[in-house]
Amino acid sequence: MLEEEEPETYVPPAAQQRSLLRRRAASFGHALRGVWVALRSELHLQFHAAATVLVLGLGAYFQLSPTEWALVGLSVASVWAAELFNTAIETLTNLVSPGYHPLAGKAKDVAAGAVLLAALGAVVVGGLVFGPKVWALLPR
Ligand SMILES: Nc1ncnc2c1ncn2[C@@H]1O[C@H](COP(=O)(O)OP(=O)(O)OP(=O)(O)O)[C@@H](O)[C@H]1O
Repeated sequence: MLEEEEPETYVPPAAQQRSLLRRRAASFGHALRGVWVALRSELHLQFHAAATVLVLGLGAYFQLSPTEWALVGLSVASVWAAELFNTAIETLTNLVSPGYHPLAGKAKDVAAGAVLLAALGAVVVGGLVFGPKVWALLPR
């Protein structure tokens, strides 16, 4: 015999919207906590944080154009994103494979490779954007 379906409780659209917003706010909080936890435990990220402050300060000093800011911002964000993914993959790998395993090593090496490529891209962008400006300041 078919079970009778329970009638759905009516939730006013405004209340639905509120709970949706609350869930989004909670997800945002979890994401920020992820960045903070990684920042506290990972020396690489602390280095990136210092480098980010330096780059933003240099950008303000040299009054970068909007396009230059966009390039620098994307580069900085891509290094942070790669480093956070790397940390997540390292953490998961340590969880599922605390002992030695070639696949665990491969996962970590590939994740580290992503960070390396993002960092190389950022160095190229940094050199192209800031290089000529710093060069022009050097005494001749
Ligand atoms: N469980 C494992 N099995 C096999 N090889 C591993 C394993 N763990 C680490 N390795 C190898 O050692 C390298 C360094 O791993 P490790 O976990 O120390 O990361 P790391 O790059 O030093 O990062 P961090 O400095 O953030 O800890 C890996 O890239 C991988 O080649």
